[in-house]
Amino acid sequence: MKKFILQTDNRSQRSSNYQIPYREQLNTQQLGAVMHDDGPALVIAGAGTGKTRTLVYRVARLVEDGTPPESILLLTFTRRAAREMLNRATDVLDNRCKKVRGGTFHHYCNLLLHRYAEELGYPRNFTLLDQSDAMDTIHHIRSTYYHHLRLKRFPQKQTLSAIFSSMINTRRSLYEVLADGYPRFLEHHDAVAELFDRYNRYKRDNGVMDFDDLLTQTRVLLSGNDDIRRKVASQNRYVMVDEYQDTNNLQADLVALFSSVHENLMVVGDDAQSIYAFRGANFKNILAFPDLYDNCKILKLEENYRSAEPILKLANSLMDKANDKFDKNLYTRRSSGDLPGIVKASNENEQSRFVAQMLLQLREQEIPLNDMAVLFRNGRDSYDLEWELNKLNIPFRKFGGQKFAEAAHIRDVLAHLRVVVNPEDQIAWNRILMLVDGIGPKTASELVNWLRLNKNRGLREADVASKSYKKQIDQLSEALSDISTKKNKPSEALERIIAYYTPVCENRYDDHPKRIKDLEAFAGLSRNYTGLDQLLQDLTLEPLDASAMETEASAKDEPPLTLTTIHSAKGLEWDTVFIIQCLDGVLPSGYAVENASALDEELRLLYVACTRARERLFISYPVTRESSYGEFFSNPSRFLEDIPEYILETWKLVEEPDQKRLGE
Ligand SMILES: Nc1ncnc2c1ncn2[C@@H]1O[C@H](COP(=O)(O)OP(=O)(O)OP(=O)(O)O)[C@@H](O)[C@H]1O
Repeated sequence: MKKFILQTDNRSQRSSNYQIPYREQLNTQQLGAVMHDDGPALVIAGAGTGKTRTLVYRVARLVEDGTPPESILLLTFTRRAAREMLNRATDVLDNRCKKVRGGTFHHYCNLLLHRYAEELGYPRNFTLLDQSDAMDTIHHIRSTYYHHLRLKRFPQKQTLSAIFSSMINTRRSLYEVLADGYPRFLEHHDAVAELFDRYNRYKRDNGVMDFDDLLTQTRVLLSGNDDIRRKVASQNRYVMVDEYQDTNNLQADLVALFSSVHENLMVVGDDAQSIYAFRGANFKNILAFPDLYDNCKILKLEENYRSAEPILKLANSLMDKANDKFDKNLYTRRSSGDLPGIVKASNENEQSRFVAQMLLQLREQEIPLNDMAVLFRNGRDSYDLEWELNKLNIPFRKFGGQKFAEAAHIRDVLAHLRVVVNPEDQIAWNRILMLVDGIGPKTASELVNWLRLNKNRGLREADVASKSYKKQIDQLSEALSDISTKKNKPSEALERIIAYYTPVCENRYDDHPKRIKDLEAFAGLSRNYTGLDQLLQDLTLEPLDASAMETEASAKDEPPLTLTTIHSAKGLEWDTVFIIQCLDGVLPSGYAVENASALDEELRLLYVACTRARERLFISYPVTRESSYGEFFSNPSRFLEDIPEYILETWKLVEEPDQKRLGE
């Protein structure tokens, strides 16, 4: 018999002496995913099974095997997640991992579009509209052209923006979106379609894009231009996508385009943790992934390292109730631990007192406040608790409320910077002109128009000599030209604008001292930036949390407790977790109860919340609630209804006898 020896391709030849002892640091399933070589793979990972760890080690392993780090693309749900993963990869291997490209879909698309925008007829320095700017623009078009429809209940700007976003992210027609989610507006179908066209034209004419454009325009760019697609995709030798359960159809298309040359695509996710349907995420993407790629390998991570067994048992029994899911069997080797508790309080304040007092008790047992968290469905669910915590002087940070960059004073200042970066940004011009004393919508719009027609002249040359606001316009144009001509650092540019804006702020807002403090903190944060455009893009793509910012500015106390919406708790873990307001109508939300798939999503939300806890979990609800109509009775979440006592233990709150007598 003759023998023919096949040579192994160098790249796939594994290094036999890795720096990192993968076998010791990973379990068999994790190791399988880390060592997966070429071709598409789906990693179905249960909560707390080390999917982050697996991605970190896979990055390191690819680099150890000689893959150039800059040819690896890691797409994550937040930019912070990418940064943390790459820092960890750097810690386990070395500095080469710093060169791996990581970020969100929006960041990566933004990067590509700034390189290729001209191919699509946009300027390279196009401005990115944040959510509020996009709504202001829609509002402007709505009131200019559709004012006559106001008496016929024409959709408002928030609704219009949600409708447009849903069309784009779920790739459905306007008719389908209206029929499915907004049937009462079907009668306005044609006007809404026309408004959508006008909005798109407006953005194009003004060289601006909103968040959804970043994704759609990238798809247009890559699917319409084969040379560019090939160039971009050949740079991506390995593509990895975290939290794949929260991608939408458009993102699924983009992933395919990004990896279309090498097809080394690994997506990681947990179908049971898909909680972003309201943003167009389609958890069926993850279920359908193996159908899209013939040779797709399916790998599962099922050993949970995070939670004590009783917590996991509760999480599994919640997931048993879901309709659509991959079969997974989450297990842990940690058999001890307290049963999770279900705490019934007579009203919201009793619930808050329970949480606050339990927190203090656990703190006495050496569990630091910052290793505990209170989770809830909506930002407003924690108001009563916040009051109680303040009373007891317990420091906390809250995530999931208003974002820093969405506050009016921050947006005012940002608008000034935006016109420096892109002098054609009419929305920003309009905002800053309206801040000038004596200028109303009509004059602002005339001046914006003048600026558009006289591109080479500038505000200083506008004919305002006889106007009461001339002095302020002079100050404004001086501030703007100082920044554009002196090419200051972003922090200096901000300080210059803050100096101009401070009297405006004092004039407009009663609480100006707090706002000015915010602005100073903002200038401090911007010191890490070297370019204004980068600062603006980052703030638009990943706005800071307002309250996180406040505590950062004033944190001298012990590291604080975390209050967070469940959505913002994604990927995080704490020793002790409290889930409050676990009521029917809140979790599941009242809007979801009529719809089976929306109800499943709410169930997944509760699952995500429970699986954040390592050692202790308390779920609480008040039996009565206050509303503007008075007190009413409420029921615990239906998801907890038939969970047996040996999985979820009932806790009863009893007042201390003395206290009771005092209250009588
Ligand atoms: N092989 C392992 N050995 C020891 N600890 C591990 C291992 N894998 C993961 N862990 C630990 O388990 C915990 C959960 O890991 P990780 O955060 O990576 O999970 P995850 O799957 O990303 O979680 P989730 O999706 O629920 O947010 C972490 O504290 C991590 O250090």
